[in-house]
Amino acid sequence: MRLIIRSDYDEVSSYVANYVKERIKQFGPTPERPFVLGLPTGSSPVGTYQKLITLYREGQLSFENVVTFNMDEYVGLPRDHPESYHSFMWNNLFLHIDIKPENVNILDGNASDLDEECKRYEAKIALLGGVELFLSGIGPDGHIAFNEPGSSLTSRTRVKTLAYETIIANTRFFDGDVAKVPKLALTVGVATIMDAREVMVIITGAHKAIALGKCVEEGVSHMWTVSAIQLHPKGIIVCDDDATLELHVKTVKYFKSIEHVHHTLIGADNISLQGGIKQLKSNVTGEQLAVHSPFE
Ligand SMILES: N[C@@H]1[C@@H](O)[C@H](O)[C@@H](COP(=O)(O)O)O[C@@H]1O
Repeated sequence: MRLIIRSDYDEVSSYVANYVKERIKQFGPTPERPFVLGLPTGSSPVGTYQKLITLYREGQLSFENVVTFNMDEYVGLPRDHPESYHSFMWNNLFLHIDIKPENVNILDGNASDLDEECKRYEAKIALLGGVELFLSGIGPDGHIAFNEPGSSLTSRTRVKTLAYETIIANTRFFDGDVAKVPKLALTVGVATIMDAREVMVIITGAHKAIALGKCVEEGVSHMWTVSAIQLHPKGIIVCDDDATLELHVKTVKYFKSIEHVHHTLIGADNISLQGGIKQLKSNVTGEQLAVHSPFE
């Protein structure tokens, strides 16, 4: 697993947006072979979405052959409610890029048969060959999508009862009135996310520091469902300095040093070379590095 640490939310957003851009460009999507992208809602990805919109407007990125699957949706909230995840995604991203509406997939929290809707969603992901890159945020209790503490790490898309803490946290979007907050949601499972060929989790802010610590320094646990990323062959967490508050100093230095070495090897930036790294550089070809990232 890689841990990328940036100084603040803005830098995290830039990193993630550029990463998404590079992955889509490397993939070279076509109508027959689209890039399948998993997407989250919440405040964590908003900056990333703004930067993706900028990249699109600058002509650096097209979503024409990108198919998206969102992580979750409230049950029973009208689709056009300002707080539905459907509204969130259209207002914050889809309305501002060249994605085809038929390529947007968001769970229908008003489906007459919710279990069937969840099965249909899983089947459609499979039909498209699986998700290439799943972006995610987390809740302060380490939940990923709406996989609250105690969720099975082998879970698939299903109906979930929201944890009381999540309901309270969401009152900020519903006039501070807990009665207005939906208590059920449809969500992709932990395993649905971990099936993606790559998973990138955005973790920012001091209120997520305990969850980041649990995820990076402790074992895989259903009580911190994001920790399942430890078992993923290509898992990347992108966090800001504030989120590292509960990490050991040596953990932060360790991950920063790995990134430093990697950047030096691939010549990705101008970080000054140390003797040992120079030596290493001379022994490794660019091709080897491209295939064997030291982070994985
Ligand atoms: N279902 C969403 C999650 O997918 C999201 O990660 C979380 C954190 O939101 P924020 O990024 O606003 O902290 O909120 C909700 O619970």
